[in-house]
Amino acid sequence: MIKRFISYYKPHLPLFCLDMFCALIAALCDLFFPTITGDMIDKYIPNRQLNLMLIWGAALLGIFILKACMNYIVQYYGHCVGVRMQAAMRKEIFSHMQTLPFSFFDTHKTGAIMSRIVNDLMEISELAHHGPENLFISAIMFIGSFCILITINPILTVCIFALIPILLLFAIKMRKRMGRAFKQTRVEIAEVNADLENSIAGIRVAKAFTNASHEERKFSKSNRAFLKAREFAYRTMGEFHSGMGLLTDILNLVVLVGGGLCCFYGMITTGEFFKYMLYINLFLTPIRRIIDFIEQLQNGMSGFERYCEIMDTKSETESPDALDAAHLDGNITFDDVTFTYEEDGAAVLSHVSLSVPAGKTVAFVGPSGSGKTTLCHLIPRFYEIDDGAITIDGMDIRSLTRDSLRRNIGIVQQDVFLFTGTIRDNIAYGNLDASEEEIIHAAKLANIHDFVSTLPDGYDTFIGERGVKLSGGQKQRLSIARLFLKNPPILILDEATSALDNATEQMIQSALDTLSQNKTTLVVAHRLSTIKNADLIVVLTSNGIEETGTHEELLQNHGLYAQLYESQFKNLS
Ligand SMILES: Nc1ncnc2c1ncn2[C@@H]1O[C@H](COP(=O)(O)OP(=O)(O)OP(=O)(O)O)[C@@H](O)[C@H]1O
Repeated sequence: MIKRFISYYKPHLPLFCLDMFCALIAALCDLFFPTITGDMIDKYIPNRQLNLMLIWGAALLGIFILKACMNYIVQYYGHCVGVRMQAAMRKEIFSHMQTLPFSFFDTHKTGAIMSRIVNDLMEISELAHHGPENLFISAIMFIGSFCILITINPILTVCIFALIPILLLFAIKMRKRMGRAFKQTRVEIAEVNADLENSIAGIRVAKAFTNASHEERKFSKSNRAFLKAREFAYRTMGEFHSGMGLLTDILNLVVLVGGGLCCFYGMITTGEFFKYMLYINLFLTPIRRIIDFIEQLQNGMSGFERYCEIMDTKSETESPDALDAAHLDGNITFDDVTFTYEEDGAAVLSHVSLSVPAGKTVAFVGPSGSGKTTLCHLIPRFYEIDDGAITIDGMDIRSLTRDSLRRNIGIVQQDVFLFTGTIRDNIAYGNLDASEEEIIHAAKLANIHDFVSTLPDGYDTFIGERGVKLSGGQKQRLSIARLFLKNPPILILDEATSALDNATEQMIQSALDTLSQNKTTLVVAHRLSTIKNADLIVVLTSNGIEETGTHEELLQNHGLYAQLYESQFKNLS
């Protein structure tokens, strides 16, 4: 894991080296002050050497200014390395997410994913910057002060260093405990974010059901769990800090008493005693820095582990010799297709065989949950089939690149997703290079242009988050307009008109009729009146395809379709 983490420094190596170099100089600057102080007490003051006092004073001022400059570079460029690594990782994880299969998003909560991308990467950035710097400066100060301390009084220095393993043992033991505690806080904050995202996205439903207090209870559960995890993590941190504090204080005490005794018996001068005390503090600084480093390491590494979990999730793989299908005619065949959503789960589609000729309209009807939507989602390879084959124009869809396959397919769903932005942005999503005229033409074909013209800001109207400022029918027509721009040869209309009133339905139906001209169209419908003119109607049940035929043929069959049609007709009359 550490090796993998280090590899992210590579592109920022020059800046990182500058940061480390400046940190080294800043650390070395600190080593002068105790020596000069000792010399002042032992030599310059007793010998009344005013000149040397002033010279060394001026030299110290120079050293302090140099240290300030070095610290500025460390603070500024060091943090730059951290945030640049963070930005690169964020870009990488975002790009990787675009390649993850639908099943990943079916099983992971949006808020939890966002938590990984935002919170975890922030901690990683802190570790990336402060971690190596703390470790490096500590090493320099540790070695530097040790070398000086040993020249002042070797016996006392060896005694003090003998206490270091106790400090290290304590730190390592506590580190593991803190690591587990901080990892748990990451898991819990991801839950808080997931609950937040869910509640905010569903705020209208919550209000409609007057379930605000239920939402609060739900949220406070994850909030409490996070609080508990955080409190436990702080407890381990408190134990660690106070334990380390006590041990370093004891170390100070040993130096004070031991050094005082050495001074008392004339083994060292008063100036050397002062110098020794100051160097011991310099020597304790790296220990404090290492404590900070351990904390950053816990936070950063638990974040990095979670980052790697997503990065290691397998992307949608493409066969190396996959073809780029520039334009498909749209002859679709299902050949003995079996599909299951989850491993060891029940098959949603079992041994389904079906042929859809290019340019024809095929409608799928049947009971809820029989797999109509699933069947349509297999064509653009949103999910991979377990058995059998789906071909388009005689080519197995697995032999085509997903991008080229999906470029040839357009989907209109009942539950339209629009992006936060303007009407123009959302229509242009169908073809990012479309001109203004093409956008307006698509809007006219989708029967939405007249409505847009009545708006004060026209195509620049901001439609709110997910198009919240538009009606269901307007959203639907916008989604159709973007398909006019995309103009794919294969269309999937998944209950596109089922939730609309008659007038809107007619407006959308006429737009869809125009859109589906000369295209292979697969329609999933509950209202059978909308699919009477389909070239083929497929009745799907949980047992597979129950019957196929035209509207008239199926009515004459007196099978499931006829029953469904009669029941809907009775309900209407
Ligand atoms: N992403 C998913 N993960 C797991 N199971 C799923 C998923 N999507 C659908 N299912 C299951 O697959 C079955 C078929 O669902 P599908 O949406 O294809 O049915 P449908 O015929 O389109 O239903 P409806 O007419 O109600 O829209 C259902 O039992 C459903 O619970």
